[in-house]
Amino acid sequence: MEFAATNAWKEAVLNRVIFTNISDAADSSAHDTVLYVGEQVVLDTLRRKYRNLPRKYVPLPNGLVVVQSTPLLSLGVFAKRAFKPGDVIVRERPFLIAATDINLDPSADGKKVNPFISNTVLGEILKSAEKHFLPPNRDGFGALLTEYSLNPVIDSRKDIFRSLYVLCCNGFRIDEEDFETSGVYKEYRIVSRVASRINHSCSPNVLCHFDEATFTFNAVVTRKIRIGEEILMMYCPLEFPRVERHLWLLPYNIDPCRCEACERTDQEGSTQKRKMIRDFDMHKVIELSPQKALKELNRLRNAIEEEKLHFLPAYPNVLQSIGSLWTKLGKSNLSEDLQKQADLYYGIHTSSQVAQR
Ligand SMILES: C[S@@+](CC[C@H](N)C(=O)[O-])C[C@H]1O[C@@H](n2cnc3c(N)ncnc32)[C@H](O)[C@@H]1O
Repeated sequence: MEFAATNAWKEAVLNRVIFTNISDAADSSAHDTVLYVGEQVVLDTLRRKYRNLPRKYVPLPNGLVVVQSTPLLSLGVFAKRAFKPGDVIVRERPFLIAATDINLDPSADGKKVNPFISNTVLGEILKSAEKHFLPPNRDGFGALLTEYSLNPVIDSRKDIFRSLYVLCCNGFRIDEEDFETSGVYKEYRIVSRVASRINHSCSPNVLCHFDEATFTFNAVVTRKIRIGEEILMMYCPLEFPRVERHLWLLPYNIDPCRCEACERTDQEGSTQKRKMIRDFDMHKVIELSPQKALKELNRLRNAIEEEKLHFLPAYPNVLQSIGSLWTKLGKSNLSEDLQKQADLYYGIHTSSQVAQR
C-alpha cells in the first residue's frame, strides 16, 4: 500500500533516521561531539543499558586497508598488511543508521499499524536526510553509488531512489534485538565509508558486527589474510551448495557470485563438504568410541578448513572437542594448542553480534 508522502508523515519518519555527524578523520576528542539528529528512543534505550553512550572508541591506526578496484565488481577493500585471526581490520562509525521497517501510518497520526512504508517515501526521506550530513560524510555517502549499482529503473528516478539504493546495496542489516528497542522498529540498516565497500565471498575472511556501546562497525579477521588480499564478508548463509547460495545472493544484486569458492571447478566436492558441515550431528559423535569420534570430528574440521568457513560457530566447538578427546586418550600435549585456538575463535564470536547485509 502506498502512502501519500505528506510533510507531517515525512517528518515523523525522518525523526527515525539517525545520523552520526562525525567525520572519519575525527580524532578521539571529537568522539564526544557526535551529534544525533533524530531518533531518541533508540538512544534512550541504549543509554539505560550502557553508561556514557556512545562510548569513546579506539580508532584503528591509519593505512590498514585500502579501497580499490576488484575483479568481483567495481570496488572492494584490500589489506595493506598481513593479518591474523582475531585482528580487527576495520572499525568505524556509520554515518547513517536508518530504520527500514517502520510501523507507522501517517493517517493514524504517526501511531503504528502498517508494517512497511513505501520505497518512494523512504527514498525521499533519505534524500532530505542527506542535507544533515557533515560534508565529508555527504561525499562519502554520495561516492557509494557507483556505476555498478545503476540500472534503468534507478536511473530514471535517481533523485528519489539514489539514497535508498545505497541503503539497500551498501547497508548492513542490524535487527531490532541488536538495539534492544521495544516498539516500532524491526530492522535497521547502517551505512559507513569503508565497510560498505566490503564485498561478499562464500569463503569469507572477516566476520562483521556492530558494537552498540561505541556505535562502531567492526570487521574481525577469521583466517589469515595476506598483504594485498581482498577483505571479504558473508552476505548469506554459506553451508549450502553454490546453486542455493546464488538464490540467497540475488537480492544483494549478486548474479552470479564471482568469489573464489564459486569459481572453483570442483563444485561437487565443495557441495559434499558443505552439506556434511551443515548436517553434522555433534550429539551422535558423543555416543561413539573416542577413536571413531576423533575420526568424525577431524573430518568436520578438515571440511571447514578446506572450505575456508572458519567463521562458523561450529569451528571452535570442533577444535575443543578434538582437544578433549586427545586428553582422554592421554595426549594432553596435543590438546593444548587446540584449546588455545578454540578460545581465540570463541573470542571472535562473543565480540561479534553479527551484522548482515
Ligand atoms: C556492499 S557493495 C560492495 C562494494 C561494491 N563492490 C562497490 O563497488 O561499492 C555490494 C555490491 O557489490 C557487488 N558484489 C559484492 N560481492 C560480489 C561477488 N562476490 N560477486 C559479484 N558481485 C559482488 C554486487 O554488485 C553487490 O550488490
